[in-house]
Formats: sequence, C-alpha cells, structure tokens
Amino acid sequence: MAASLVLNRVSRATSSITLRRVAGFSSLNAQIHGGSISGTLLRERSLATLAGGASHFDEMVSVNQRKYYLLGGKGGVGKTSCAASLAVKFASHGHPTIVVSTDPAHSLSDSFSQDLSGGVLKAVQGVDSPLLALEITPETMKEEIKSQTGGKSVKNMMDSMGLGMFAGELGDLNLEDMLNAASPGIDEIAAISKVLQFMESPEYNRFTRIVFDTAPTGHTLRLLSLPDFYDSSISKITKLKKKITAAASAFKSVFGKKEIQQQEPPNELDQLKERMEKVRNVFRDVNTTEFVIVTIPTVMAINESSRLHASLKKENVPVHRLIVNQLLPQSESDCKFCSMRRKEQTRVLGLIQNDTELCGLKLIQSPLLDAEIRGVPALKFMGDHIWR
Ligand SMILES: Nc1ncnc2c1ncn2[C@@H]1O[C@H](COP(=O)(O)OP(=O)(O)OP(=O)(O)O)[C@@H](O)[C@H]1O
Repeated sequence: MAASLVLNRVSRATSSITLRRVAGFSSLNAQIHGGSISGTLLRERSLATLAGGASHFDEMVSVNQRKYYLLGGKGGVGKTSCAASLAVKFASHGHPTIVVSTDPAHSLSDSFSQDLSGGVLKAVQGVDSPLLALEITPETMKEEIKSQTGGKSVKNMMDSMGLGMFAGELGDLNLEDMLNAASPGIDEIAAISKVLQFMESPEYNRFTRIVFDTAPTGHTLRLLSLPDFYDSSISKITKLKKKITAAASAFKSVFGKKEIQQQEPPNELDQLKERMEKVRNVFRDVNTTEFVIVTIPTVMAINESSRLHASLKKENVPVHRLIVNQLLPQSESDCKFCSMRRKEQTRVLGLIQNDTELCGLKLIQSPLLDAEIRGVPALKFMGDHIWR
C-alpha cells in the first residue's frame, strides 16, 4: 500500500530532520546541516513474527499519579534512546515529565541534540507538554549540599552532632571523602538526593512522570541498594552513639559524677534515615515504579540482562518489561551477512524465551533504524515503534 506519513520538522534554523514512515517499512533519514544521511528502507513486517512486541503503553500512560520509570541495561544497548523516547512520548500524551540521566557518561544532550548539560533542569525544546531534562553531576550536587548545610563540611556536621570522632574512622561511612573525591558511590548519592528533591519540593509536584536513563548495570545496582546501605549505616551510628552515651554515663556514675541523661539520637540522623527510607520505598513500590530492562539480541547482552533481573528481584525492584533493541528487520534482498545476523538473532530470542529470569517479562521489540537517533523528531519516531 502506498500510504505514507512524512514528518518533516525543522528543529533548528541550521538543521532539519526528515522522518519517513511507509506502510510495512520504516526509515529514519537525517539531513543535518545540509548533509544527507540516507539509509536503506528497512522492513518491519518480520518483527511481527517474533514473540511479544507491544509495550502496552496505554497502561503506562493512563494513571495521573506520579510514576517513576528507570531504564537500564548493558552499556551501549540503547538505554538513553529508549529513555529519551519514553519521556518524549509521555510529554506528547500530556504528562509533564522529567528525564534524568544518572549515568556519569551522560548522553541526553547528544540524544536530544540540545545542550542539556550543567547539572540543572533544562527545558527540552520541540515537545508540547513540559519536558525537563537533567544530567546529574556530582559537582553540582556538592555545591547544593554545601549551600544547604550553610557551607559546613560533613565532618563539621557530624562534629556538631557529637559524632565527629567517627567521621574519619568508619571506612565506608566516610561521607566527607565521598563528597570531596570522585569515589564510587558519588554519582548514586547525587541521584538519590535529586529523587528526594523531586519527591519533596512542591515545585516538582506537577511532574507526573520521571524517567531515569541509568548508568550501565553495576552503577545502577549500587544506586538501588544505596538507600539500604545508608539506612543500616545510620542505624549503626545511632546504636553506637547510644552505647557510648550509656558507657560514659555508667563511667561517670562509678566516679560519683552526676549521671548523664540517656540522649535520644540526634534529630538530623532520624530525618536522614526517614528520607533514605522514602527513596528505598519508592524504588520498590509496584504502584509507582518500574525498571525497564533494555537489551540487544546478543548472548552477552541477554546474559547480563538475566543477571540484572535476578539482582533487581533480590532488591524487590518491580520489573515488567524487557526491550530488545536494534532488531535487524527482514529484507527481501538479504545479503549473506544480514541473513547470518538474523539467524543469530532468532537463536538469541529463543534464549530469552527459555531464560527463567526473562521469560516472564513483556517483550518489547525495537527495530534497528537506518540512522542514528538524535533530536526530538527522531526520538518521537523511535518512540512510536517501542511505546505502543
Ligand atoms: N534502534 C536503534 N536503531 C538505530 N540506532 C540506535 C538504536 N538504538 C540506539 N541506537 C544508537 O546506538 C547508539 C547508542 O545508543 P544509546 O546512547 O541510547 O545507548 P546507551 O545504552 O544509553 O549507551 P551508554 O551505555 O553508552 O550510555 C546511539 O548512537 C543511538 O543513536
């Protein structure tokens, strides 16, 4: 059939992107700065023969209450493209949306083809509903923490809580080092502090969808387990402080001095513990949060996705959907290389169906498009394939 839909958007004065969708085929042709990247028309029909396909986007978009979507997986599989296309799709359906990158190697700016850097929320141009984007940087977070604590260092803060003596000695709990050096964990702390802001500040109330473009697997698992780590660490500090106060009290009473009142744990720690609990609960709440695993049809990526799902299950993080991105569509004039790749792809899709971790997830197919996905029109185009 000759039905065709041609979207032609000028995203900037100097660049234009032409997207072309023809029944049975899809093609993303980019023309940037007068140059032309023209790809072969790719056939979608074969994708329909693979198991699964639709993301059931209607379920994802229907509820007005705030929802968090975290997209994660192995490096380079298309996490940013999928997260950015989901954010654009939510915004196009009237949800004020924030898309946040927690990956230290940010690529949101590249994906949207707009400058979204600087560690602050920036409006994405070219979408109807408000869509804000943020590339989290530990530097900006450090500045924010300093201004919130009146410029006091963490050590000073702990000093003022009567815990200064432990600040430098508790190894993993050395918060000051974490803030002052680019140590592992700092990006995750920055992400958690942002989640807290989104949850607590009235200025973000109206945003009903928060989409996270997460870092490759290891980082992300640390992010999800960090609130637990802090929760138990704070409990340890509180217990330690109680013990020391009790011991000091006993010591002083033996020597006839006035007994020290058993002090309640400092209020700041209680508050911190409460806030960590909030973040931990939101990551695990099936009514508010979903982690979408993104993968590609290779054995290595599928194995990592399987391990990721096992870890997320252990952390009680809700997972329902698995995107298999960059699926090579069928072509009538299949070259040897393409037909070999396609055979391999079919084999790998079989592995997903037999994988005990992955077989229960909704499988979403996302075709390999014939141009790089950059800019809002391209993300809309990709989103129409995935989020349907
Ligand atoms: N379905 C697709 N068709 C064509 N190109 C794609 C597709 N998905 C992703 N790409 C391209 O692959 C590259 C990597 O994608 P992306 O940055 O989204 O991956 P990522 O998983 O976020 O990577 P990283 O782990 O490095 O952050 C980009 O150039 C993107 O345009």
